[in-house]
Amino acid sequence: MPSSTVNLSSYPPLFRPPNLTHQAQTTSAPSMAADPPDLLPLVDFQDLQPKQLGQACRDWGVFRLINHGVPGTLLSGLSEQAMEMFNLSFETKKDQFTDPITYFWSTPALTAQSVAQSVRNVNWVEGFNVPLCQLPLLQTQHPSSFTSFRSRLEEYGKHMGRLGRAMFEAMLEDLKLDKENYSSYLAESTAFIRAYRYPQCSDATRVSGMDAHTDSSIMTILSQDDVGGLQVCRDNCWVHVKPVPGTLVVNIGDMMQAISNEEYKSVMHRVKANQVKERFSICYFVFPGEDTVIQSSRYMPFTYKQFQAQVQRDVKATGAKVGLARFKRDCSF
Ligand SMILES: O=C(O)CCC(=O)C(=O)O
Ligand SMILES: [Fe+2]
Repeated sequence: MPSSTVNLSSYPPLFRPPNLTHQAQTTSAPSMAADPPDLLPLVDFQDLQPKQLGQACRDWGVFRLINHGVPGTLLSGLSEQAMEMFNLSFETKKDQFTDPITYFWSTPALTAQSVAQSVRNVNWVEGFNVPLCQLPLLQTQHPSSFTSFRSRLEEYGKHMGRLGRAMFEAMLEDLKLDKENYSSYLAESTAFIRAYRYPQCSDATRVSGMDAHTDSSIMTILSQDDVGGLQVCRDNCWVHVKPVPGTLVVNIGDMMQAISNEEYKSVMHRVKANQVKERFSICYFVFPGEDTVIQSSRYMPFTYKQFQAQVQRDVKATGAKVGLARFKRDCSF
């Protein structure tokens, strides 16, 4: 990847401190060979074994996926195009991407004003949110570079759907849950993609790229560049998820923790801000149908719609997601 100059007009104003080094280092990270490997479990998609997959979901709630069949050209093409979109001016992104593809920066749930008032809560990230089922309907009111971005996103979304479905079925098999009854828990129509840029940050020790959280999804499939910064929580320690070219990282979300009756772990994770490099990642999230009732012995029956509404209420009231704890049968709230 060539070295490039940061286009400051593409950064949200809050991310443009005067002391920011204008030369972003987007050259390759130092060789990974000298670094100790992380211990993230490895899952081979071409040899998907429900038991082994289940073990990774129980022990870690996250694993690295290899032999996934997503063409390398699609992965690199999509990330190059995402970089181009992020390089549009902040004003263009803000004004032209409203619905259904939305542009956001920092924490989507917070308004720009509340973000400005509490800089400590700022997530040093901007993103495009892409609901996959609405992609084909999209008119071309967007910049022309968007057209090929859109078609690559559609292709990528199909691959993610294929991977998500197959892994979900293998998880059901591992959990000994009936495929007929549970297959509707995964609703591909709910899936969305988020493309992220984590701008370089001159004060990377004071802010987060993304604060520690669990995902609300059934599962999340992540493609990250070579910069690094993603960390997952394991036995109360943060483990750095090393970027490994050509692989994907899959993590279990809250809905799968509930569906599995807490056998699988919705893993806590975060992204560190980086002082000298921008980082790009692309995340696919998939959920149960809004009105599908999730039944399990540890949680009260609930729908994803109810869960999401509760998350919104909690974030508004306290600034943080409470999540599944709200729906435990022995909930103390
Ligand atoms: O960018 C990443 O590596 C992770 C993003 C993430 O955790 C999220 O979108 O929920
Ligand atoms: Fe996440």
